[in-house]
Amino acid sequence: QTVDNEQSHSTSVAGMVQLLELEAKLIDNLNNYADELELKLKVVRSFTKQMHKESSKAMDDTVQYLSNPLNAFSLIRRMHQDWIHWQQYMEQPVGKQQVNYLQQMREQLPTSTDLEEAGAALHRIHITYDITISDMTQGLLNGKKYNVSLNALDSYALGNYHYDQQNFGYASQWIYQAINWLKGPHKLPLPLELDRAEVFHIYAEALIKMNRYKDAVQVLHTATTLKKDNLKLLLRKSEVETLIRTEPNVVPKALQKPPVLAYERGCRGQFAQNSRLHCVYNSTTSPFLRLAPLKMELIALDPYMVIYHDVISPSEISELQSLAVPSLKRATVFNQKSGRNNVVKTRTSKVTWLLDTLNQLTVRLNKRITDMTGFDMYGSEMLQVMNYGLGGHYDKHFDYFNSSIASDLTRLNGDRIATVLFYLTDVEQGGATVFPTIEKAVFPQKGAAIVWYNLKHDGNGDTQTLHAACPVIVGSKWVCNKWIRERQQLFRRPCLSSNKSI
Ligand SMILES: O=C(O)CCC(=O)C(=O)O
Ligand SMILES: [Fe+2]
Repeated sequence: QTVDNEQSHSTSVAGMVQLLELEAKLIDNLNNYADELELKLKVVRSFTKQMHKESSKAMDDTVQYLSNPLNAFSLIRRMHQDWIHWQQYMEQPVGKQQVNYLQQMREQLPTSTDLEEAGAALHRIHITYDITISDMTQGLLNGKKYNVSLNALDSYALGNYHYDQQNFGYASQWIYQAINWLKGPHKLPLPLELDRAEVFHIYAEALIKMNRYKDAVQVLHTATTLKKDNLKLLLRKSEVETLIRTEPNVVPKALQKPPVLAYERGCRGQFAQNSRLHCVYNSTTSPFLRLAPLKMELIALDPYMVIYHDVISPSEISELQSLAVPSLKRATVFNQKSGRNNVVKTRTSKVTWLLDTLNQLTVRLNKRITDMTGFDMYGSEMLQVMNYGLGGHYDKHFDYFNSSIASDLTRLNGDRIATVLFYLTDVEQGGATVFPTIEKAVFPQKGAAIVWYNLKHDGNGDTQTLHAACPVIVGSKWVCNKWIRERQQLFRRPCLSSNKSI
């Protein structure tokens, strides 16, 4: 459970920029530490070099050296005074300041919750797009090769994440990747080194959970050669050998692959393509459009859904982003049971709300939404600007509430009759908005917006509007949406039947 003061680092790319900046400072700090070490090293080396010379001169003929009163005096003095100073110098801590700085910055570093969320996000990408773990490790994402790869520490952390989640199949695959990396040419810096026997041990434990006893014995055998005479490992090995004898018919658990969901097919771009036959210039939704028609593409009639192309300009987009960045917060979802907004795993992004009257831009955008939809914005929700992060997504949901427990706003202004979703960015890979029931998927195109009706003519929620934001694979996805409320539209879209009262 994410608590309020958690920063949820991974849930927005814009938010993670701060982490990179902090990392740059930490690298500088460690470099300063190295400078301090170097300084001390220089002081010591120059002295030992000089003394080496003196001492070898003396050793050539010790008696002659000591016969000189100056040498004799100097030796006595040095031996009495100098070595104590050297001891004191050696005892002085190096880089105290840098150590303190690092200590101070620790509270700004990602927490174990952040790491868990990041692990869950990578897993979401793996499952939704069916990318193999080995491809992921090598930076091959959805058929595209990136110049990035995961090292043993990354893979091992993911293995441990899945182990904690009791997903032993995935745990074993990730730890296998870590072991593979360790066999290769790269090395980890000394303080980060992994205890190899321990890595093999956890790998074996994951295999045991998968009933792969024979494989586990081999892995444990390797572990015992790495840590000789380790009782724990030897004991575990003999326990598994006993298991093989006592349970000879145990079948290894297969890695189960659940059936592919409609939602996943949509995310992968496997729904039938929308035919481009339905592109028109809309000049009728509002009087304004007669002067400035918008490029409109029909996606579906039931529920009614259209895309407008080039409906928000690049400069408007960058202004929206600048307005949003300072106040982005982890997005929440309204809980119909408790009547409260909660942080949930099913919606990972950061969001901010912009008052309709904030500035000229927000006023203009709200007018434009009226032009696009014919709806009156009075009583609707504020513009919402969102940025997704690592594997950022919004699981299947309806935008309408349709529930007995309603927020004050819903009681006053009615349900969400329509949604307008502006795409402020392209997304390099992933991040589509999918409607699995009607098998429609819309991939983000910078400057476009989709509009759909959430409610049927009788005012009840249309279950066909079920939709989701697919996990982003590569990119920083920005959207801006407007949830339009029902009450003010009384004369613009009258209810056809009166079985729902608002
Ligand atoms: O970001 C998307 O593609 C969809 C967002 C969405 O469904 C929502 O915010 O309600
Ligand atoms: Fe939605």
